[in-house]
Amino acid sequence: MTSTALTLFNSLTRKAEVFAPVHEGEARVYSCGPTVYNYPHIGNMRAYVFADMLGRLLTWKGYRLTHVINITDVGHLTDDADQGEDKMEKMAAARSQSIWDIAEHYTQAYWQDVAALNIRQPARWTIATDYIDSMIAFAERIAPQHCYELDSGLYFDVSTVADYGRLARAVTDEGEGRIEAVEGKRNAADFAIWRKTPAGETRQMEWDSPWGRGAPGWHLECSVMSGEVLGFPFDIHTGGIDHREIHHPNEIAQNQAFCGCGGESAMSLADPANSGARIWMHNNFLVERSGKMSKSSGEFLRLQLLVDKGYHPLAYRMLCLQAHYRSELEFSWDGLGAALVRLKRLLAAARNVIDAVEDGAALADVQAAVTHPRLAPLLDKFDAALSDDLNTPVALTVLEEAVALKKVDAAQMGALVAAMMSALGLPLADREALRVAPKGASITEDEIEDILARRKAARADRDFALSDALRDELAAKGVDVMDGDPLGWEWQLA
Ligand SMILES: Nc1ncnc2c1ncn2[C@@H]1O[C@H](COP(=O)(O)OP(=O)(O)OP(=O)(O)O)[C@@H](O)[C@H]1O
Ligand SMILES: [Zn+2]
Repeated sequence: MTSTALTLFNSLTRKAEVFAPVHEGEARVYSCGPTVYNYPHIGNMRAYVFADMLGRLLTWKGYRLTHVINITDVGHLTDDADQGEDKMEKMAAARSQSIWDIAEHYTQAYWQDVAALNIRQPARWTIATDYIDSMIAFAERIAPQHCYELDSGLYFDVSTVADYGRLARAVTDEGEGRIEAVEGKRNAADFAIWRKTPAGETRQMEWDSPWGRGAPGWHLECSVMSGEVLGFPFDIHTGGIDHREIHHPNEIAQNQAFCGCGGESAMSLADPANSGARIWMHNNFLVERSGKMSKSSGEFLRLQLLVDKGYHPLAYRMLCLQAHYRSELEFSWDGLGAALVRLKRLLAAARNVIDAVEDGAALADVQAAVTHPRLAPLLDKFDAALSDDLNTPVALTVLEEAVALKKVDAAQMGALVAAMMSALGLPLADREALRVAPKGASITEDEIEDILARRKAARADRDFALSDALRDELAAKGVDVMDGDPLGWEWQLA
C-alpha cells in the first residue's frame, strides 16, 4: 500500500513542489472568485472546476480543507491594470439598474453553475463589500511605508517591496505599455489600492476613508479577504493564468508590505511564504478557435446554453477533467459531445458495481477497504496520477480501467469506484439523468417513451411498417432511435 507524495506546480517558483502544509493536517486555500457584473462563461467555470478538483484532492490526501472563494462586487476595472471604469458601475449604468441588484442577480447565476458542475461549497464565500472596513484598516497599516496619495487615489509604490512581479512572466514592453500613465505615479506598475470618487461625481458604491470618499482597488480586496479569513501565510492561492500577470503580483506586493509590518522593504520572495501564500496555482484558459473566451468581449458561452442544446452540465466538467489544468483547452461542440458519451459510458459501468457514493472519501479509508490484489494497484495508480500536480486525464483512464474489471470482489470494487468518482466530483447518477431535452425540442421524454413502447409492441407483432413509421415520427421530432446500442440506450437527441 503506497501513498504518493502530493506535488503541486507553484507558479511563483515555477517548480513542482511537495505540498507541506503551514498548519499540520490542514490545507487552507483561497480562490479568486468572479466579478459579478455579468453571467459567468464556461471559461470562468473552468477556473472553479480546477479549484474544486484541488480541494477534493486535498481532502483525498487527508487534509482538513478550508476553502474560501470571494465574490467581487466592487472595484474590478475594465482593465486589470489601473485603467478604465469599474465593471460593476459600467453595467449598472448601461442597464439603469442598481449595482446591488446586478451583483445579487449574477452571484445567484454563478452559484447555479457551481451547483450544476458539482463544485463543492467552499467553507466561506467572501463578498468584497462586506470587508470594506478591513480593507481600509489594511491600507492604513501599509500606507505610511508603501503608498502615496494622488488626486485620483492612494497608490502602492511597487519599488518598496522586494522582487516585485516575480510571479509574472517576463515583463514585456507591451505589458508595461498596458499600465496607464497616471500623472504623478512613481513607477509604471504602481496601482491604486483606493480610488477616490472624482470631484462632482457620485458612484453607486462608495465609502468614506482617510483618503476621501471612494472605493477599494480590486487587488486590495483579495489580499484582505484571504489574509483575514485564512491568516498569512496560508497554503494555496488559485486563479486563472491572466491573474498571474497583474492581479496576483499586486496582491503579493500588498501581502509583503502587510506582513513586513514595520515596513522593511526586504521580504524577499525567495521564501514564497512572504507572498502571503506558499503556493500560487493557475489554471490555463478555455479557448475557442477565435481566441480566449471573455466576458468583457460581450459574446460568450454560458453553461445554460450548453444545457439548452441538450448537453448535461456534467459533460462540461468531464471535458475539463480530460485536460490537465495547466494546458490550454479548446472548446468545441464535438469535444463536448464526446465528453458526454464518455461520461455516460462511465456512469453506466459504474452503476453496475455500486449503488451509493459518499462524497469526500479520504485515501487512507479507501486503502483500508480495498486490499484485493487486482484493485489495490489501481488505487495506487489513481492516487499517483492525482498527486502528480492533479493529473486528472490519467486519473480518469485509471477509473475506466477499474470499472472494466470483471470477476473481482464486488464490495471492494464498489468501494474503489465510488471513492474514485467522488475524488473526481462525478456523481453516481443514473445515466438517464444525463438526458437533457434541448430547449427547442418539440417532444417530451414521456412522449418519446410512449412512442418507443408502441414501437416495441409493433416489432413484437412483426408489424415492421408501423415500427418504421414510429421511428420516422421520432426522427422528425429530433430523436434518433438507437437499436442495439451496447449500453442499452434506446434513444438520443439528434
Ligand atoms: N477563458 C478562460 N478560461 C479559464 N479561466 C478563465 C477564462 N477567463 C477568465 N478565467 C478565470 O475566471 C475567473 C473569474 O474571472 P472574472 O469573473 O474576474 O472574469 P472577468 O475578468 O470579469 O472576465 P473576462 O476575463 O472573461 O473578461 C478568474 O480566475 C479568471 O482568471
Ligand atoms: Zn483575486
